[in-house]
Amino acid sequence: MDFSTKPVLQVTQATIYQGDNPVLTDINFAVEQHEFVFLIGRTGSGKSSLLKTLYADLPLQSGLGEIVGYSLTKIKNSEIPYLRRKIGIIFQDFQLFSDRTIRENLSFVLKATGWTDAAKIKDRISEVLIQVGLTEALQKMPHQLSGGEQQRVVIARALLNEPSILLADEPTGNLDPDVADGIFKLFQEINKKGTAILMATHNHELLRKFPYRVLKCENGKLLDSQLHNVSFGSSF
Ligand SMILES: Nc1ncnc2c1ncn2[C@@H]1O[C@H](COP(=O)(O)OP(=O)(O)OP(=O)(O)O)[C@@H](O)[C@H]1O
Repeated sequence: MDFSTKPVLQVTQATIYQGDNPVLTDINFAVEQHEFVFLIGRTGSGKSSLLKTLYADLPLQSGLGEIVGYSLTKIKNSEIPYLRRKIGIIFQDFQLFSDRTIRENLSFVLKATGWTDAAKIKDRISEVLIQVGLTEALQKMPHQLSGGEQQRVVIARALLNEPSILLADEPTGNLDPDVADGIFKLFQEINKKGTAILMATHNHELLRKFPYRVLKCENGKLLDSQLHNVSFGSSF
């Protein structure tokens, strides 16, 4: 993990596009290694488009962006898998392989990202399952786990390669409030250990309870609670 003082993510005068359509224009922000940042905005305001640009699923066509040491304007297609090893990506839909055990789901990712030593693979899988509190899940199939447990496996999978930042798109969206609370606490623990977190959410409760920095997509701009008075009333 990188504990240097350089921001883990820096975006300068960037415009985020979906095809030819600008979704967010002239956005500027940086995220430091220790930070936990909420990303909010009404449906269709550009949260997912911004996150997709940050993990190079959408090209950065205008402005500058640097994340975990990679330039989003200069990155080559062949480098994108390496970028994604240093970023943990978590979506609302769990996207585990339904026909493989939890161990197989996790070892698949490690092998696909260059791990070859069977003992090290076994150890790393144990470590991440301990971290998310799911040691007993190793041999289970995804359908044998609850929604909250499956989301914990997804978080474990995102942690496998010790990312510098987690990008999470509505990670608690499909979960009961109690279960969502547990998942949120897990994100806080991960953050306390030194991983930056940028989390898109519609969850008002979280925003009220936890006074983390907020980035808000609004009218094609990105407002930053460090610089602006950002409202998160009932209509975001
Ligand atoms: N694959 C796509 N192709 C073209 N336009 C898209 C695509 N995905 C999203 N858009 C458009 O880009 C804009 C921003 O959408 P985006 O999904 O980033 O919003 P969001 O804030 O994440 O919304 P939500 O809260 O509903 O997830 C919307 O106008 C949307 O219609």
